[in-house]
Amino acid sequence: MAARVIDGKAFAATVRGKVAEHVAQLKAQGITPGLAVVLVGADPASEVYVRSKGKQTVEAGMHSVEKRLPATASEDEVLSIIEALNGDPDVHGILVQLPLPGHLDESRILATVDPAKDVDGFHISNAGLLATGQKAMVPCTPLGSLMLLRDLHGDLTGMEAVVIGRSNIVGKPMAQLLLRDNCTVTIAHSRTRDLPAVVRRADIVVAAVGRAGMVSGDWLKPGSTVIDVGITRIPTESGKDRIVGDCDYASCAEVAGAITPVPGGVGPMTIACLLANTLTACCRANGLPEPEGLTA
Ligand SMILES: Nc1nc(=O)c2c([nH]1)NC[C@@H]1CN(c3ccc(C(=O)N[C@@H](CCC(=O)O)C(=O)O)cc3)C=[N+]21
Repeated sequence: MAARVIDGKAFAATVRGKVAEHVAQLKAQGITPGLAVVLVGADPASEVYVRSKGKQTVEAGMHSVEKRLPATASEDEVLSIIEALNGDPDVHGILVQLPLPGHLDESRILATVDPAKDVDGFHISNAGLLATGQKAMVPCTPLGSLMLLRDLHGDLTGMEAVVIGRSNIVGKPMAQLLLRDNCTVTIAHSRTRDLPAVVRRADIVVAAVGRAGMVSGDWLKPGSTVIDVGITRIPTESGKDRIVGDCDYASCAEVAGAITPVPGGVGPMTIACLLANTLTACCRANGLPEPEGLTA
């Protein structure tokens, strides 16, 4: 039987609608949530994301700030921009677009973002808060993936989840969130022995390795739910890139019970959750109750 296709694009639009409603209420009280995006260099893919982030921020009624620096910017220049944003009361969320040019120390830069404004959830104090079950800013891609899973399954208690990939921005926080929702969690990675056998145990598979089409349908337990976080750009003859996920969609969709497509799955949820996190940060900064259903 063919898998149900999880419509992340539609779900993301619903999330953005909820965010916009909350923002309208805040604005009636004289509070406008603000998001600042820092972009160093001119990576074409980053340009695309930053543009759509800015557009969706404004559409949600929020204040949008873009700070662009040349690829040659020094670490001190980047740090002083972040420090200025930390001190700006109109900015509730700060995102430093990754990847950064190689000469910059990514961990030092991410550590400079005020944890309360860290809407990416990349600061070590947010990672630590999440890992210890406390109130954190949660990375957007895992948060969006969790929202899709909760929408599909309701309670995730007792489910076997296999996260493929151990990055700090997706794999590890995803595993923490699934654990918090009472899944039995395995983190698999490039050194995992017999990966297909590990994946075959899973009720939930989250593929976040960045290897196009790696997960094939015969790795899956029939009826399982597949969340495909991968985005690999493949050049086509027309000159326009095509994006593909970490799962071989055709074969996975024959075996899975539900699957996120690429594009139109996790990607749009990532940006929707960035807006949700900015709203959450703004509510916390103003001592207001947090928006329901938009946090982990
Ligand atoms: N500090 C930081 N935070 C990020 O969250 C961050 C980042 N850096 N660097 C780059 C990655 C990538 N990323 C995506 C966001 C949306 C889509 C998205 O909306 N994708 C659409 C299609 C886009 C297309 O067609 O190119 C989709 O999957 O349907 C994809 C990828 C956020 N990132």
